[in-house]
Amino acid sequence: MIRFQAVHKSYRVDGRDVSALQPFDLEIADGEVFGIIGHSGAGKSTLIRLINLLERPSGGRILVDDTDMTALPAAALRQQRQRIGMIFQHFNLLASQTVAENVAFPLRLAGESDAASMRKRVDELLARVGLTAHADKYPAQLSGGQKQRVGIARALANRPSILLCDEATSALDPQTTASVLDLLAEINRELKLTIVLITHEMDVVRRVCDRVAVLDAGTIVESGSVADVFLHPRHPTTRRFVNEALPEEAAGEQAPFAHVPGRVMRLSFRGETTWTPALGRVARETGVDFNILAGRIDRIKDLPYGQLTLAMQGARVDDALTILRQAGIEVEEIKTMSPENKS
Ligand SMILES: Nc1ncnc2c1ncn2[C@@H]1O[C@H](COP(=O)(O)OP(=O)(O)OP(=O)(O)O)[C@@H](O)[C@H]1O
Repeated sequence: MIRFQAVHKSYRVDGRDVSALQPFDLEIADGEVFGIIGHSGAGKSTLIRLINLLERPSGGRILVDDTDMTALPAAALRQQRQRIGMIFQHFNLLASQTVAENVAFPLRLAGESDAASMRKRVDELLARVGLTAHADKYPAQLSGGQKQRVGIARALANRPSILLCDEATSALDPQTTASVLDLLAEINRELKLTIVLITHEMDVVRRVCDRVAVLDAGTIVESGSVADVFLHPRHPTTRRFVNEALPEEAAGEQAPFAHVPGRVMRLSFRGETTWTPALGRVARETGVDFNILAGRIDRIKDLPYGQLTLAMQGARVDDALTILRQAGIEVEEIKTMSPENKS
C-alpha cells in the first residue's frame, strides 16, 4: 500500500516557493494499476517521483507498506528504493552497454557479483519482455518499443513490488503503445506488482488502469475506479480527457442534438449488461421509439462496456427509463449544449 498523507510540494524558484502540488491524501492498494492523468505542468512527474523520494515533499508523509519514506536515513532509503522499479518516457538506457548489460546494471548495484546467477536472471528478464534474441545489441540498434522493454526488464531486475511508469508510452506510436501496455498488464497480473503510471492520455488509463486520479494544476480534482470516472466524468478537465479518448461521433456532447426531437439520453452498459437485448424489449413493452444518435462498445481494462446516445419519444419514456435502470443500465439525460457553451 502506498499512502500519501497531507502531502504537498513546492519548488524554490528565484527565491520564491512555487506550489507544484496542493496538499492531498491518496491511497494506492497493493496489486492495482493506478493511473495519474493530467495536462503538462499539472504535477504528475512530481507526484510519481515523491513515491521513491526522487523528489522530497515540502510537507506530509509518504508511506510505502507502512514505512515512512520521508523518515528513512540514506542507507535504508537506498534499500527501500530497490523495491520500487521505474521506467521513463525516454527509456534512460546506457548507450554504451548492451541490452543484457543494461538489464544487469541494477543487479550489480544491488551487490550481485556471481556471473552465472546474474546471467540466469538477465535471461529470465529478457524472456519475460520478449527480447531474448536482442541480448547482445546496443540500444541504438533497437526500436522505441524494444528500448522500453529493456527499461521494463531493468526495472524488474531486483524483484520490486512497485513499478513506477513516467509517461512510459508517450514516445511510442499507437501500436507499440498497445503492446507495451499489454506487457505492463501481464506483469501486473502475473507478478502481482503494484503499478503507478502517469500519462496525459485517457486511452492509456482505459486500457490498463484499475483506478485513476485526475490532476489539474497541482490538485487532484477527481479520482475513482476507471469505469466510474470514464463513464461518468464530473470535473470539466476529466470530461475533456474522456472526450479526447472517444471518436467524435461517440462523444455524445459534441454532437449537435439541439434539433433532435424527443429526450436525448445516454445509456451506459457495463459488464454483462453490455450484451443484454434490453432496448428491444423496452420498446415492445412501452411503445417508446428510439433514435440512435451515437454509440460505441469497447473495454475498460477487462470490463466490456457500451455507451449509446438515444433520442426517445413516446408517452411512456419515464417507464422505459425505469425498466432500463432495473436492468442495470445507467441512464443520464444529456443537457444539449449550445456551441458557445462547449468546453
Ligand atoms: N525542479 C523544478 N524546479 C522548479 N519547478 C519545477 C521543477 N519541477 C517541476 N516544476 C514545476 O512544477 C509544476 C509541475 O511540474 P511536473 O513536471 O510535475 O508536471 P507534469 O504534469 O509532469 O508535466 P509534464 O507532463 O510536462 O512533464 C510545473 O509548474 C513545473 O514547472
